[in-house]
Amino acid sequence: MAGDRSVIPVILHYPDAASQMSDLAEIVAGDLREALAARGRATLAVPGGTTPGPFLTALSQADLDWANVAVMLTDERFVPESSDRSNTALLRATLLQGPAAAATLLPFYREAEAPEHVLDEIASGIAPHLPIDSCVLGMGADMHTASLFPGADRLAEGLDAEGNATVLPMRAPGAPEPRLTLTAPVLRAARNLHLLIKGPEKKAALETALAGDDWAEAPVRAVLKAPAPIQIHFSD
Ligand SMILES: O=C(O)[C@H](O)[C@@H](O)[C@H](O)[C@H](O)COP(=O)(O)O
Repeated sequence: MAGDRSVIPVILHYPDAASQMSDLAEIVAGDLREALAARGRATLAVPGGTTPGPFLTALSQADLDWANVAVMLTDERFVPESSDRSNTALLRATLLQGPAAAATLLPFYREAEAPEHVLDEIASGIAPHLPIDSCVLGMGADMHTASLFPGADRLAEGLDAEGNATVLPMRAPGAPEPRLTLTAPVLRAARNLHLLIKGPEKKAALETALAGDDWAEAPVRAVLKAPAPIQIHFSD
């Protein structure tokens, strides 16, 4: 996909992971305050995985009207909360603590045989809270973001800029279990977009992603040139 080359991402390089995580928490809290001031409510989307824990913990302490904030994941592994791979469990242990415990968590998992069986329920829970006011994304070294993986079975649908789906099931060679993911149009419509990455492998992946236009090869490209320019938060 080409056509939006003029949009320039903002790259913020932090001296260490501690300042990266705490500064991002302040920036995201600012996004949410702005939304609360403008509309009385705010929607936050955050990633799971191994990187965002300290950011989520820092954000949980922000002084804001959490009772009017809806929180969702950008994507979830299709596993129950008892699994150590559950992103929902990560959110409960990090973000949904202290002041932020007053926020409303929008479910991204329901017990069922397959994600297809609970898709409509999850999508209707999310719909009233779109667009997202502040969306933080992670990225894999394979240049996936959310669960938009290169080679995933429904990637074309997930990347379809004109598509109506907000959430889709996704199965991919790089993902050990089925996933549910927000789609590219939902991510791209976020009022504020952030990408949180650490380390040389992801730096190299980001450089590759920034150098090309094919979304299917590097799905993170769908958000690198979104209408609201993404902020990329990087530390070594
Ligand atoms: O559930 C997940 O795995 C994600 O939300 C995913 O998109 C993640 O952000 C990247 O895979 C980076 O993961 P790490 O932070 O573990 O490297």
